Amino acid sequence: MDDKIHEIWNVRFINRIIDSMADGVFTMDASGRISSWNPSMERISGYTAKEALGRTCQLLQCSHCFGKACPANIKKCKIMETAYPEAKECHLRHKKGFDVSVIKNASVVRDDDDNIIGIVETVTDLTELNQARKKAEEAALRLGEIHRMDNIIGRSRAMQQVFAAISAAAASEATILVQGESGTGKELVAGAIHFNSERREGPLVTVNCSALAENLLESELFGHVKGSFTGANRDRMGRFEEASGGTIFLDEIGELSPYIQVKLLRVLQEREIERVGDSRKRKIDIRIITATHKDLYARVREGLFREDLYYRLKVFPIQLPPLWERREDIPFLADHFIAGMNKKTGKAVAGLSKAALRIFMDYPWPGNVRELENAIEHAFVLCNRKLIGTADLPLEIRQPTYPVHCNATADGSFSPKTRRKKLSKETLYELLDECDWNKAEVGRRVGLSRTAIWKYMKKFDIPLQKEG
Ligand SMILES: Nc1ncnc2c1ncn2[C@@H]1O[C@H](COP(=O)(O)OP(=O)(O)OP(=O)(O)O)[C@@H](O)[C@H]1O
Repeated sequence: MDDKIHEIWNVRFINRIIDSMADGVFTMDASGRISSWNPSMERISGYTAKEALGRTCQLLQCSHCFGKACPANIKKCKIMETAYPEAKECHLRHKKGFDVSVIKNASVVRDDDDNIIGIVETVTDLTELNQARKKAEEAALRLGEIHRMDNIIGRSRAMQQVFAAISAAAASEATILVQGESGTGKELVAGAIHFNSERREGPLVTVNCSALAENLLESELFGHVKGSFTGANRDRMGRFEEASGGTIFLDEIGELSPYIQVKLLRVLQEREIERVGDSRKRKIDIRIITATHKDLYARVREGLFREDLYYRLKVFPIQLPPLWERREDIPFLADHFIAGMNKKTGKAVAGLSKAALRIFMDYPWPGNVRELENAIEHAFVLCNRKLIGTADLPLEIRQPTYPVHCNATADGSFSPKTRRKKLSKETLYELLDECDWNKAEVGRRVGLSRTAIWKYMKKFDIPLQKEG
């Protein structure tokens, strides 16, 4: 290819590159007149190339420029005095009159004799970035809102003790171990401690220790250096480092392998970590909150969890009671979730019907508060009256056979086992009223046959037809 053709190719390539750039690019000649204007400049400013060419960059009415003000005469622009590209964050005025947040980058182009022959400016649109920043700020605010103490519902004595423990934990830097069955609110409590502590401005990083295999969890927590294992293509910061200045919440801590238990023990003792494949020690400033639905001490006794780690973790233990042990909280929790769902769906459900509330009070809630929250969500889909009725509730809640709690099982977990629950006379009366005394319908709602309902009615001396 001779030089001429080569030059043409270069120009074409350069033009194509400039035209396809996401950033705006424009050039000005030595007199400050716009001489080129790429498609992204059209998008960012609203001015077409035809409208911009030949004008000065005052067209953009930037909020602040490279000098204090944008001089009409380009020769007086401060950019002429700078030897290197200059970048500034500012607003430009879109053709339609609104401000666009941008980063402007400008540099002077000189010929071989050092005479200025023009200026190149690039303009990066910050709108999307700002929107993402705003969303992240809003999400952080929402997270803080969810974890406000008054969003944790509980009037029972047991929950009052939990609130006192959260306040004390938030005022300290102690390592916290939150224990309780699944769905009792362990993550909620961890968040409340963080957002009420001195570290609230810092990050809250959550890691579920049961979700990853040992080697992946190690790299997730501690990070790694490039080449430390197949697929480690670059250095990566771990979650401990990410939580610096804030709190790390390690959920399902009972699932940790012996190897990671040793590594965690070292973090607790030395407050420093080493990335996988690196021998450099890095100091970390973090607060550690852990949680488990297992009976951790049972796991220690079985030799599955290190005793020294157990004692380091439970410096400040918080035990969350299962819902069936604090039934008095059920109506308040139901009201709380109904209010939340009303807001979310625009419905105006006033509460639970008497019969539905009775079922709520009788049911043992093996899935605890999460199950109650799901039951309300389920009911909202079906409910088209003022009160949530029994028919709106999930089948397993209105069925008389359901799981009931017992204490820790052989594998050290608090898990439910099954027992049959009998229908009470009062519940049966309310159900009959709700179903216009249609026994088949009552049976369907509680998962029993019509004959079984008849038998119950006979046993309770309930007449077969509504009296009066
Ligand atoms: N006391 C409470 N007041 C209001 N909402 C609660 C309460 N306890 C739990 N919740 C809600 O119940 C759901 C489950 O809570 P969370 O995830 O904190 O439970 P968990 O104990 O961490 O469960 P798991 O062990 O399964 O991870 C969440 O939506 C949470 O907001």
